[in-house]
Amino acid sequence: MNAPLRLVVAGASGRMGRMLVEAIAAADDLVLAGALDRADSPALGEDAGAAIGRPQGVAITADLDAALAGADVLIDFTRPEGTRAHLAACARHGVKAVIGTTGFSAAQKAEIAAHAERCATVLAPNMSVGVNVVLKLLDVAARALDTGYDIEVIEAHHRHKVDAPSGTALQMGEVLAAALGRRLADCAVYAREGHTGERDPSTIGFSTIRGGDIVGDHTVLFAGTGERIEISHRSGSRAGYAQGSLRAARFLATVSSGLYGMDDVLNLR
Ligand SMILES: NC(=O)C1=CN([C@@H]2O[C@H](COP(=O)(O)OP(=O)(O)OC[C@H]3O[C@@H](n4cnc5c(N)ncnc54)[C@H](OP(=O)(O)O)[C@@H]3O)[C@@H](O)[C@H]2O)C=CC1
Ligand SMILES: O=C(O)C1=N[C@H](C(=O)O)C[C@H](O)C1
Repeated sequence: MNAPLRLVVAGASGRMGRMLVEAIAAADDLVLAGALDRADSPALGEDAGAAIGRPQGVAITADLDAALAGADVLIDFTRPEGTRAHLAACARHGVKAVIGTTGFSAAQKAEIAAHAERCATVLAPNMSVGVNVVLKLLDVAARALDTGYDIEVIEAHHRHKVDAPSGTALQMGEVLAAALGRRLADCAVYAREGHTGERDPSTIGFSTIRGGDIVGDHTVLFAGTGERIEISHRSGSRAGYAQGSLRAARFLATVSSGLYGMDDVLNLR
């Protein structure tokens, strides 16, 4: 049997971090080698499993070099500025990375791509199998409904989410625009207010809802004349994101460099 993959979770006390610590503890082929949080986090020094009632013998730290020494893969669910610092440390230690964080600028995405040329990285705004299958369905639907259908992406998330539209909604927009031979930057409409004029049929609209504890809902509406098609995904828990992240970490064990998406991990290309 191979030695277990040594994983470090960044953002260990966050919503996704806690879910990942739990999922790693339940997997025979993985071990939690480190748990990172911000230098001012009240969770520093606590056992990474304390919040889920399953101590792991790994204390949460802000010391990137200590946490990453000897690790195989970092799993990052933090904020873009945190991810940048974590990747710099990954480069020093030759540690591969699974990045679930969203809200990157185009320049930050380019930095991640450059990093991945040396150190294999999976970057995906949504790790769930279901959403990644939906992305394939959207490609098929957009090609078939390329005229006469107005396309709107509607997403809903919990009140704590800080970026909008969600990374998933933006990736859906990219898939739809590519299928239609458009550039999302040229055709996206992110807000409407006041006298907007009639809808331009070449646009892709986005609507964002924030409230309560909604884990993550995404719907793409193709509105035609006399009919509407809706393709929806709803997450009822964060477990699917965690399991997808672990699949991405196992995938990284098979490659040495390059930037990958969940379509590579799930063999959906
Ligand atoms: N790809 C996917 O499948 C999914 C992606 N996400 C994305 O993952 C990210 C995290 O989501 P979620 O777990 O809900 O968020 P939380 O706010 O619950 O957790 C974020 C964690 O990262 C820490 N953190 C924040 N800023 C930094 C920083 N600059 N450096 C280091 N650590 C930092 C936080 O610490 P503190 O609390 O002290 O600020 C916290 O521990 C978001 O971008 C979200 O959109 C979420 C779910 C699924
Ligand atoms: O912040 C979240 O919670 C989520 N973020 C990701 C996104 O921005 O798409 C994935 C999922 O929808 C949950």
